[in-house]
Amino acid sequence: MKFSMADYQLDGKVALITGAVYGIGFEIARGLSQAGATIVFNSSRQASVDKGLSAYEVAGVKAHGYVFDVTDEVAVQAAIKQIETDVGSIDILVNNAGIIKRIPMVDMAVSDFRQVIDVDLTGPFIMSKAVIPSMIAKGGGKIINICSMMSELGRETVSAYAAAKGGLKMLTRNIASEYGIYNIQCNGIGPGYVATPQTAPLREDGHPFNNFILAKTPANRWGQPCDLAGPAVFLASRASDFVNGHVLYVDGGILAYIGKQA
Ligand SMILES: NC(=O)c1ccc[n+]([C@@H]2O[C@H](COP(=O)([O-])OP(=O)(O)OC[C@H]3O[C@@H](n4cnc5c(N)ncnc54)[C@H](O)[C@@H]3O)[C@@H](O)[C@H]2O)c1
Ligand SMILES: O=C(O)[C@H](O)[C@@H](O)[C@H](O)[C@H](O)CO
Repeated sequence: MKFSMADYQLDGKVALITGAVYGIGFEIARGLSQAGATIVFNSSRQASVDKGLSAYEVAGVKAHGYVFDVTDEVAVQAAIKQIETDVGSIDILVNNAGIIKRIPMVDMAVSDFRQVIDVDLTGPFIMSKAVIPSMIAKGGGKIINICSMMSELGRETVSAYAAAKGGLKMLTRNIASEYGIYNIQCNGIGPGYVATPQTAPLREDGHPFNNFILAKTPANRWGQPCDLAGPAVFLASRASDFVNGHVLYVDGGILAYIGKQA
């Protein structure tokens, strides 16, 4: 076996990226598409799937959109069957759909905590469970879980999100451990602080968090959604066939940096 640049190509592969209507998921989908993959995405509402379909059309990407909620196992199983019939069985799953609730832990309702765990951790479990059997049947597959700085670090107000994303890192390692034997690679991408609607409240003009994050990031900038595309193509491709159970942090250096004295 010899390395070839063709190992990065995804021609003939079907990639499902959850929640990829905009933001990180959309740019990952665009990257996978440029590498040759056929793009499938979902959202929980028809209006947002329609919005995604228009955005892909404008971007020149042919994409197939489906309405289902990643937390609803019955709906997920039905949608995966439908996608297999319409487009083909899934070679690459990117568990991107996620939510955050920034609430001090002692003020957080258990129902809010559970909702974040449900979408950010149980959702990837349900999705992965739905695609792994066909990946085994066809001899392999790639699962990429979108983790977070909060897979490693905590901060005030994000207890549920940190618990979910820390759990997602371990789900990643467990899928790698349990299904690596079937040539399934499951890895994570841990984005740093990226300019998307999810972080819009933190980037408002004059928000102290904005300067805090710039100072914490050796690259001295917010990440852009397209910063995640190259790493996703790598982890979706044959070039990463011996990389399994890893979380690739794409954070401008945050996790490497102790910080500067004031
Ligand atoms: N923006 C950041 O700085 C950052 C950093 C690290 C990790 N992340 C993670 O990256 C992923 C994408 O983040 P983003 O910033 O682009 O987020 P976003 O909020 O901009 O987009 C998330 C997407 O998930 C969809 N979604 C939410 N719940 C869903 C459900 N139950 N079923 C189906 N779809 C659902 C939303 O409709 C939306 O399209 C998330 O998992 C997020 O936690 C984001
Ligand atoms: O409130 C927060 O601290 C942020 O929203 C983070 O959680 C990021 O979105 C991201 O996940 C970091 O990697």
